[in-house]
Amino acid sequence: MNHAIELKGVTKRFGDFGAVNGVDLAVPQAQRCALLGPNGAGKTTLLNLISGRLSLSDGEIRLKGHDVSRASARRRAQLGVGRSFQKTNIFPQLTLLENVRLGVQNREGRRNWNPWRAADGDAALNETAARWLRQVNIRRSHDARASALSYGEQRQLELAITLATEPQIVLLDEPTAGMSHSETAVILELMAKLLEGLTVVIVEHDLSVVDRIAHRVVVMERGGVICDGTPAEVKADTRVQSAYLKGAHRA
Ligand SMILES: Nc1ncnc2c1ncn2[C@@H]1O[C@H](COP(=O)(O)OP(=O)(O)OP(=O)(O)O)[C@@H](O)[C@H]1O
Repeated sequence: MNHAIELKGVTKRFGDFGAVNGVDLAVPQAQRCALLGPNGAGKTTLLNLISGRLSLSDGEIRLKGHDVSRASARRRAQLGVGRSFQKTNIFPQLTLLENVRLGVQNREGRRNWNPWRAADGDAALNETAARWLRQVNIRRSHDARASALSYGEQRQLELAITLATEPQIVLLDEPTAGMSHSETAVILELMAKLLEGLTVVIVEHDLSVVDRIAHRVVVMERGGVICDGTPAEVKADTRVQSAYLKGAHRA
């Protein structure tokens, strides 16, 4: 069986320092997998290796059965990888619609969009972008600048941009970081609905988010995997309790 994501001996060294050390991980299609672990465990580095933002020092990465170990981030996006970042990654000076259009255009580019249909394409592009804005429930004029949004709304916008690329594999880096309790509740409901059926790897410190979103939890420490199981199994694991849960905090 081809897994959506398959990592074998995945290793990233920065100089002499091993940030990720020989990680093996297979994520079946449509599974939502949370990466947990203390600061510096290697979670973001692992996401960057999967997306192609960082190159491997050693090991192999397959996406939907394709060996992408040395493939560019662009090639991986073509295979359906979409990602969001730890720090909000929107264009503050552009309108909400323009921001999401970038995601839609990215998807169209992958599908060999025909520039000769640009006029029609433009209206369709706007309609698709507007649909994604409605999906993430941002109750603002689509012509408002992104900079006018609250922090929570900016993260909703970022989710819309990511999902507008229609990814099959979604990599999310702390989507609720810095959010208030009520903002977290909003994005959580959205994610539970919009990530249905997609393969997801999500770095998340907040256990309530993990419980709501993840089928599976992989705990990392010092670049390696120390526990892998359902959220209940992982919470009951004594190694996880001493390595992580005692010191767990929001980044
Ligand atoms: N470009 C880099 N150059 C050198 N060291 C790096 C680089 N990127 C990450 N590291 C180091 O690799 C280790 C893992 O970092 P990473 O950001 O992946 O951890 P993390 O588990 O995501 O932590 P956090 O929860 O704080 O985001 C850290 O010690 C970090 O300082």
